[in-house]
Amino acid sequence: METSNIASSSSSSVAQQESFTNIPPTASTSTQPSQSPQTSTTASNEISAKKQPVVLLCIGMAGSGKTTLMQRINAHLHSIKKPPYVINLDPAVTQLPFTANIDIRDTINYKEVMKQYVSSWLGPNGGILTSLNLFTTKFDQVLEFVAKRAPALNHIIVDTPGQIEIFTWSASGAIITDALAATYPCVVAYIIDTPRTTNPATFMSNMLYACSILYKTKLPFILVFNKTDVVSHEFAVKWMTDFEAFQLALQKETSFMNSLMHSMSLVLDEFYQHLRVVGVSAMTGEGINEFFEAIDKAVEEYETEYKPEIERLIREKAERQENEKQAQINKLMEDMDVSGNAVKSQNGM
Ligand SMILES: Nc1nc2c(ncn2[C@@H]2O[C@H](COP(=O)(O)OP(=O)(O)OP(=O)(O)O)[C@@H](O)[C@H]2O)c(=O)[nH]1
Repeated sequence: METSNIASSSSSSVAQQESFTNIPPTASTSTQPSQSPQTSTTASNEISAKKQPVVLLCIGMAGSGKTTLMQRINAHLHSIKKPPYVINLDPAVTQLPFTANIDIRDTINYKEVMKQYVSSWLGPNGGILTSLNLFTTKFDQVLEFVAKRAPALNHIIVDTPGQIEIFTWSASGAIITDALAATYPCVVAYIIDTPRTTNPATFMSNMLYACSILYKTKLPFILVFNKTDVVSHEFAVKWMTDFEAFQLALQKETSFMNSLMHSMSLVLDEFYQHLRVVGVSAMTGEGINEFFEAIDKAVEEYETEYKPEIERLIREKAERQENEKQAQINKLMEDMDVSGNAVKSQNGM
């Protein structure tokens, strides 16, 4: 496996790249990570009381503008002298317009992974997923790098693979998300290609997807309508706040799916209550201040609502592990006792 140091030539700002143990594609017999990195250390099992940087997970369909928005966020934070820590988790991206502190491509060559796992018949998506799985096996190292830098940081921004399901529906995605959220306030920015969402059916499909990610990640969520320089996101805000307006738009559709869409829109009405919505143009920078205001509010929400729940889950998990450990010790003691008695009786004692 190659260890390439792919630094972007067009970077507007230079971040210090971390280098860590190479991960060969044959690093593990199973490429499916099974345990969250934070479960192996007790230190990160508690969410630190001191102020931590915000982790912003940029998730969205291919082409929605994740990378361009990352570049915009990066440039904005540099301009206010608060450079972020940048993590790229997309092994297949060909060019990044910014330099990442941690770049999955520095340790994993996904084309090489596809070749080496040829017996598994990996296609491009299988290659990306396997690359992410391999990277996740070393995510504890990433956490260590981040922890060292954390005191001087305000934001950690994370770009995810274009094939959205590879991050949102994989064990690796869940492990990475949980590991970060266990230590830092974590916010999901779900990026939507606004011009491609003006059709009510497409809009609703996108909202249903967002809904599934919200319930999967259980993290504060911002709906980011991108590309507002092409189409304003006002229609979306209207549809989300005015049920009748969306119903009216749906009526114009003459699909046999209308009644299903009508029922689904009722469900989504509840989901909209849990969201923050912003319109941005990653291209022009329009709406970027509102975006950062939404992040601040999402962090407050994380502190008051999400953090106690995450801490409760961590405590429960620790208790469960402790109970299991105790049960194993008890079982061992019993076995030793039984064999001890057995040995004694054999010796006529
Ligand atoms: N007009 C306009 N175009 C944009 C904007 N943001 C991104 N784009 C364009 O949309 C296309 C996709 O942008 P990317 O940033 O590569 O999108 P992505 O979500 O990272 O794409 P994947 O890596 O394939 O998932 C590019 O041609 C961008 O120039 C925007 O705010 N306005």
